[in-house]
Amino acid sequence: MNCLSPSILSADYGHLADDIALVDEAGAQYIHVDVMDGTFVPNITIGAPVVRSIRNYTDKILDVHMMVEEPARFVPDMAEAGADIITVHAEATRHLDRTIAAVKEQKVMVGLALNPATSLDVLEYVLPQLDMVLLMSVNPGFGGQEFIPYTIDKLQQLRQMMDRQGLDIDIEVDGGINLENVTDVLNAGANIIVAGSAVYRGDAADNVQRFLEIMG
Ligand SMILES: O=C(CO)[C@@H](O)[C@H](O)COP(=O)(O)O
Ligand SMILES: [Fe+2]
Repeated sequence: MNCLSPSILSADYGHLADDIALVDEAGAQYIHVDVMDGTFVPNITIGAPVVRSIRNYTDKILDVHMMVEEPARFVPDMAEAGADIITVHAEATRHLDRTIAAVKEQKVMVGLALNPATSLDVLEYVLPQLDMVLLMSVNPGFGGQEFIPYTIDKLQQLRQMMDRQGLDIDIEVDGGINLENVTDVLNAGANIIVAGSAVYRGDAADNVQRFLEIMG
């Protein structure tokens, strides 16, 4: 199933509950929360206290993207705050297997994110343990950047890798996705689409409906 995960990075943090309600009521299945620590990425956003508050305003899947060094330190807190999926970056941890285990121990879904230039090779041994792979289609840290075109090849290669292993794991793509390029991203093998500026720039409810129409 194709799902839309609007990124609240592009929402108005001063009116977060309202901005989440807009996309929730318009039919988005997930809410994407970008957690940034100012070290792994050159930007700082929010952490577990805000996730805990958001949890009171939506029943949608809280899709937490941890752009944080050694994310295992924050996993229990984030799970307790109400995250449904916790996605960690392969580049941010020295002990990837241990970090994945730390997420699974919390009985939440586990995602593994790869930066644009990170090889799919890192997935070889851990793929069967994952609920989702997130391919970054921009360098993480900011909303509103241009989609990196080589992500399309990478997506196709990831789908082939899953087929070879007999796996059907969710593939999320994050960064620079809009109403014009979303079809290419879906055709290449993604089924969860993150969109921040393309949702919150203008009429968010209308933008969600347009995405959902295209995504089928
Ligand atoms: O993780 C990130 C950025 O690091 C994203 O989730 C952005 O929030 C996506 O924003 P757009 O590229 O869709 O504007
Ligand atoms: Fe993200």
